[in-house]
Amino acid sequence: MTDLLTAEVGRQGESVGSPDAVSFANVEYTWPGSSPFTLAIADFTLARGEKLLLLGPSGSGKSTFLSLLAGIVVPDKGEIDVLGTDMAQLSGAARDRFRVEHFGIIFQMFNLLPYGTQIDNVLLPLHFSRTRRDRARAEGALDDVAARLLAKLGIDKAVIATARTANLSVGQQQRVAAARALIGSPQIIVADEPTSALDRNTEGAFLNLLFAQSTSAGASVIMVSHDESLARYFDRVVRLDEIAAATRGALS
Ligand SMILES: Nc1ncnc2c1ncn2[C@@H]1O[C@H](COP(=O)(O)OP(=O)(O)OP(=O)(O)O)[C@@H](O)[C@H]1O
Repeated sequence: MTDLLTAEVGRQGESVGSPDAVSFANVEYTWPGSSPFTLAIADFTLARGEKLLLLGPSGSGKSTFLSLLAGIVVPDKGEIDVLGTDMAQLSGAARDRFRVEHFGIIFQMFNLLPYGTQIDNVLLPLHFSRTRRDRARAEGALDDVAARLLAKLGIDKAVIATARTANLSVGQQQRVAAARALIGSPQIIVADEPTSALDRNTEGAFLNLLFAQSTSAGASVIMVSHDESLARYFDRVVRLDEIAAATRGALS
């Protein structure tokens, strides 16, 4: 129901009508090289507002899948539709703009700026996306919005005010990375094994905080992992080998 409502109301800069945030149709992509790796996905959808866990063993193509979904690479065949836009129709520069407008990405290694403050790190996407900057500004002064988001994700106010990003624990870095993905309410949150360095309790607490924020923003979340025990936190679990064929070797 929430998905349908979100689809009908829509948001600034976004096509309305489809209940899906992302759809793949007959997609095929090959990494070039002496031992080319090909990922073929006949059919995949991510609904608006859905929290989806994509499972697969190491080397099965999970990061390749996310690179396709976020338009970092474009398919050799087939179509990827994101929020009503055919990604292959955009130029490389337009895809980069589209990504920062509509995606919040939490990388496996977090990719934080060590010499920036936590607030600097959280505000980074707003330098590249006017839509997200305007949405964040609607909630107050940007530094305050970033600090509130960090606090909601479980970083102590004293730590926000004083600790250098380079000195944060892994769990704290993960929360800064999540706040950076969520600020300005992008429609799709992508996370590439962001909990792999955490213990079980911290992992569950982090996912609950992340989902509280993504749900209140109406965002879809897709997270890739090889850890099946995370399934209970998600609306749906998809195994990559059930939706994709991965092959290695010379192209036909
Ligand atoms: N940037 C790249 N350039 C060339 N080939 C690549 C690149 N990234 C991935 N590949 C190829 O795709 C295969 C699948 O890698 P991918 O990172 O998508 O798997 P994964 O399931 O995310 O693995 P892991 O869980 O270990 O991160 C690799 O074995 C490699 O052959």
